[in-house]
Amino acid sequence: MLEFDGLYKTYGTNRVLEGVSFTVAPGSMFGFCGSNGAGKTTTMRIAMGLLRAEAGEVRWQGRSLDQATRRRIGYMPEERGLYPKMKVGEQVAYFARLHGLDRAAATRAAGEWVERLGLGERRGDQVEKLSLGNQQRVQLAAALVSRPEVLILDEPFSGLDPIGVDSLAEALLGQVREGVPVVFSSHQLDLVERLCDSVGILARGRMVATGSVDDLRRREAGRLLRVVVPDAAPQWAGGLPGVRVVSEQAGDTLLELAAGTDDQTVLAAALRTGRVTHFAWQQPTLVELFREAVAAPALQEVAA
Ligand SMILES: Nc1ncnc2c1ncn2[C@@H]1O[C@H](COP(=O)(O)OP(=O)(O)OP(=O)(O)O)[C@@H](O)[C@H]1O
Repeated sequence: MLEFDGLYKTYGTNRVLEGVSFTVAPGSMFGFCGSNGAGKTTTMRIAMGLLRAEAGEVRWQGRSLDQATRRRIGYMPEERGLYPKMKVGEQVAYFARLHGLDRAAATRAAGEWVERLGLGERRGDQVEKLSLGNQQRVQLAAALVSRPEVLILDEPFSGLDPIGVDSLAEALLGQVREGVPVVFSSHQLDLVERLCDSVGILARGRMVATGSVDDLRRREAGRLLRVVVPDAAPQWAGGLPGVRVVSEQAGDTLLELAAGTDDQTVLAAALRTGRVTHFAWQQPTLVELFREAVAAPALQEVAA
């Protein structure tokens, strides 16, 4: 297990992390979400020993991370750390050597990852000549080339075109299949929803929601009801007790029901206003869950 356990971090008077805890199982992908400035980069930097937490620790296989263990972690920093004048192949091989591979193994592994990430034709080009998205791929190759035991990636998908997203996703899923725990931060919640076994949402210095997307959905299940009554009178649901109108457009209404509100009462009211063509619970998207979790003051923990 990769365990982030009770991390606290303050910058001056700004309390950024107030007991951040989550775990990532081997062979699983964890999507680390949170608003701008929530503290995701800070958390990852603490894991990599680039920042010191005031309290808490990060463990891999039960042991607190030290510099030797960190050499076995593939890390993609937010600020990207490439040498602009180096050639792509050399750059990736350089990172492999930093992680302890000998020259021949480093060259071989670099060639393989450059190819797998679609950079084969750019192998001999200087890094600075590459587009931002391609530099991102080089950075990822640098994180993967030493066959890391753990991957910690800070916004690896930002700036990639759809082909780049697919090749990165495929590479990460390949790592997961080999048993590597992968943590990545992202604002692209559709990707997180598609790729991750579990997600964590960071807000107000804590993880306000953790679990699989399905777990999080189940928490919210039975709350959002979509009712379509094409000829409905405007605001037909407005006065119903325990019902909040989330949106209403041309007879297509999204309602949030308070706990204990009977959906059949809502159905009866809908039938009174016209012919009901759709009446179903709505599955919240990760974006909706995110909005809810970031807005809600209460701590919402779901077992992973
Ligand atoms: N070196 C620093 N000195 C002072 N404050 C900092 C420093 N680094 C980060 N912060 C503050 O810590 C908070 C968390 O920043 P962090 O970069 O960890 O957030 P993030 O979740 O990664 O954000 P984003 O999604 O925008 O990348 C922010 O309020 C930021 O301004």
